[in-house]
Amino acid sequence: MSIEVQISHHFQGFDLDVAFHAPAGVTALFGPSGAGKTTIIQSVAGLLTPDEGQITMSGRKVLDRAAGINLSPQKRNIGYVFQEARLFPHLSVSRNLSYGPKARGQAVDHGYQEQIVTMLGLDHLQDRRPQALSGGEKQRVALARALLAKPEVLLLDEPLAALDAARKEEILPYLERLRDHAQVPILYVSHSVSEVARLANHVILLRDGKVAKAGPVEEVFSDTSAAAVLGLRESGAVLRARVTAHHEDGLTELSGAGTKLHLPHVMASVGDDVRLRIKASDVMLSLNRPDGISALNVMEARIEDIHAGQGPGVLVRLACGDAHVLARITQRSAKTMALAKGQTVFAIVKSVSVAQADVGT
Ligand SMILES: Nc1ncnc2c1ncn2[C@@H]1O[C@H](COP(=O)(O)OP(=O)(O)OP(=O)(O)O)[C@@H](O)[C@H]1O
Repeated sequence: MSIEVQISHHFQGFDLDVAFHAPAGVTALFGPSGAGKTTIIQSVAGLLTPDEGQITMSGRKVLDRAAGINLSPQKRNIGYVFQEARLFPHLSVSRNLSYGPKARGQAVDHGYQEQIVTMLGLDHLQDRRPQALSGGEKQRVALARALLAKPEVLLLDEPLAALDAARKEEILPYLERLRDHAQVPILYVSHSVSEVARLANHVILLRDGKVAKAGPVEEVFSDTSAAAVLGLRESGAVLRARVTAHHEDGLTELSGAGTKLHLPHVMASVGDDVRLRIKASDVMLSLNRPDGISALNVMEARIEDIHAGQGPGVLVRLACGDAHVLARITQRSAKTMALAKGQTVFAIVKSVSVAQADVGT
């Protein structure tokens, strides 16, 4: 399943003009307030009719302005999860889940329901009413309810925005499972760089109603010019690594970025592949392989790009093995070190600077 979007729309003072493709998995729509994320989501859902364009879901045209096709929201078969779960307060979890199919006059597919309930860890919550659930649990029920309609596309509009950090952390592994097993394109709107880094397969960076950059998360997050949209403080690369050992001193050893990495305990088994986000501001550069330092991660790297902004900093894009890492250093250091494209340097990352929330599957 996949979705193709090519739409333009005019509001007074704002022009949206975007085209993108979203395959199964999570495609994040990311951009500052007013960039056009909601306008896109609403156009896909059929709640807003864009002035021009086409939207195709798994080969089925749900919108084609030139051909006069504009399917109603009901006919588009879309799952929509908002910031608030919007569950029926007087019904138990299991009745909230079976309500949709019953209201549509469909038989409840018990096998499928069980599969979804297990995937989202709802087995033990079936008899509870929504007021006895945490915010994260409510969102898991909302996700299950949306999936039970067997949607062709799932729209998640800031689904974690109303949750505190602990509840967010609790629900992220379920969203990772959903991403990897649901076989459905998920358009995910979020303002959180860490959430996008953790969940997205693809990222569409939006700015002023246009696509500023689009591609696989590793590519977009390691692009120095994308940092302005992501925010300099938050910018940093996403890379893949494989867990190779858990040590008794609490560190996990991984193989990635062309070397061995050590991080605080990673919740994954030996042999598992994980993704990590390393913030650009946590990376230090050295011209020589450092010796006698406390930082445990030293990656040999080739400079691919040096991007100066308006402030005193520069972003340096590095190739480390088959991964990319970004380093944010001062222009002064870049000048003193005479950094140049193609040069070999060593990127240094403290183990403890990579938070557990920045490591996912
Ligand atoms: N119904 C409307 N009438 C007029 N202008 C609108 C309407 N809806 C949105 N806009 C404008 O279109 C632009 C894009 O809005 P949109 O809500 O799509 O952005 P967004 O990226 O979702 O923002 P946010 O992150 O704040 O939700 C904004 O300038 C907004 O003011």
